[in-house]
Amino acid sequence: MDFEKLILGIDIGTSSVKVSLLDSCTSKSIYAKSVPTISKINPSHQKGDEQDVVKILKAMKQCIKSPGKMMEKVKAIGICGQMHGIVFWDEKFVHNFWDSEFTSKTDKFVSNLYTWQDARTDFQFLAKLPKPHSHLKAYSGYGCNTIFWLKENQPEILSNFNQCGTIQDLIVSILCNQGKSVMSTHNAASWGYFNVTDCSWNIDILTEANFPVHLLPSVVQPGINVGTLYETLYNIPKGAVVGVALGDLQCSVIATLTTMTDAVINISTSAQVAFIAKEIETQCDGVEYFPYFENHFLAVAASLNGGNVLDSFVRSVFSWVSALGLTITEDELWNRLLHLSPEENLTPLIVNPLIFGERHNPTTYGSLINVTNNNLTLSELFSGFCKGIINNLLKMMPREMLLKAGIQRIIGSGSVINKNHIIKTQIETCYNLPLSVTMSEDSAFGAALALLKNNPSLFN
Ligand SMILES: Nc1ncnc2c1ncn2[C@@H]1O[C@H](COP(=O)(O)OP(=O)(O)O)[C@@H](O)[C@H]1O
Ligand SMILES: O=C(CO)[C@@H](O)[C@H](O)[C@H](O)[C@H](O)COP(=O)(O)O
Repeated sequence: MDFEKLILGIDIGTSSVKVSLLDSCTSKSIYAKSVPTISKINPSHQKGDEQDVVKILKAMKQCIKSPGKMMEKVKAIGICGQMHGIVFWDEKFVHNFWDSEFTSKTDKFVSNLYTWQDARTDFQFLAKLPKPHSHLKAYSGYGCNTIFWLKENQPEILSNFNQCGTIQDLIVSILCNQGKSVMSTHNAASWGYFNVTDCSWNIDILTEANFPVHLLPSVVQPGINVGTLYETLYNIPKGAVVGVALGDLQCSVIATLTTMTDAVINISTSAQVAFIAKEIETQCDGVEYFPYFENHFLAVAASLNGGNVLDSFVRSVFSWVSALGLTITEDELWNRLLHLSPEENLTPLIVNPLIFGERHNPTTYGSLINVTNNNLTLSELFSGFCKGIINNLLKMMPREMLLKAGIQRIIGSGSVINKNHIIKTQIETCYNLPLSVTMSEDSAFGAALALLKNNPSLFN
């Protein structure tokens, strides 16, 4: 089939990069690909969580290389990715991307990515920080808090670089060969100390606390285009329009939601349940209102415990198997766990899977309840972790809250729901609402769709 005008959507996830190609005539996805980043590195702090930026960029290159000649039809690029995290760079890093391949010299011009899972700003540290002037609190793993910590503990990171942003903001800068960082309200709100109502950083509060405000990116509304592709890249023509980077959460919702009476549960490395709200309601623990599109908000319960919990469980089993002198590949192990017999339905075993704590309750971790002499089986443990992830989401955003907001259906998105039947069934059981499951590259598709919706004239 011959396509006239395509939009490339890119999602920089915590575990993988995904791309989607959207046909602007039909608004349908015609191509999708996902490449694992394998970018986790030993953090400089024991509670830290850092990723190698060059590895993420290499995974992205691999993803956008794969469609080949089809990319010649790309007119615009929409980008989204993991929120809250922060990376620092020097403008030379952006220009170097176009001049040469990555070298050890390139590495000096970019920091690691301090991700949303970074917990170095613990309870005691956060207690010392000023209160933000915003309806949103600032938690551990949020960009501004990470800057506060670095200023006190590793000030050289702040003096070595002159720009910062989320990883998706860096990618926009690179594609446009534009040194200065520009950010959308989606990502600014995810850093803390940002007032969504007047679209500004809490400059006074931050200055008073000796925060390096000169580093803060300028902020624009989602849907604004920040530049064009600097050079032809893997068949994508030079001059393709590049939109400001968006949050992966908002993109997973725009990709899948068809009416205001739908809610979305997205589970990939993390897990969230969200619905669109016209205004900010009184907030309860665990539910926050993040900016969406067109002055709307997303009411969201974002859990730090999603697919990462299952990943940790699989890694533990993998290490037990190796310790016993046996061998199995990780893929085979996943496959076996997902196909274990479901006799565990009547088990009294309850798994509380909060191994990463929660933002609203950071010092409480996971536990097992009702362990008996015959229920510590692999099947019961694995399905217990799966079910526990959904039970936790239900606690954070109860069914009654969805019903009160007029929600009639749940859309399930993210690779974990797609692959995991135990999780699918548990969503249906817990929320007792119809569940419709979509493709897993939905955030990448959403980034492309948002660009199409905001720029109809580009595609006439
Ligand atoms: N072989 C596998 N089979 C099923 N699920 C897997 C497998 N490998 C990883 N996963 C799950 O997928 C999650 C990562 O999903 P992914 O869509 O790549 O994340 P992200 O969007 O955050 O980058 C992991 O945390 C893990 O729970
Ligand atoms: O933490 C929140 C919102 O507060 C998440 O919803 C947000 O989407 C973050 O980007 C995710 O935690 C990372 O996304 P993913 O890699 O798990 O897909």
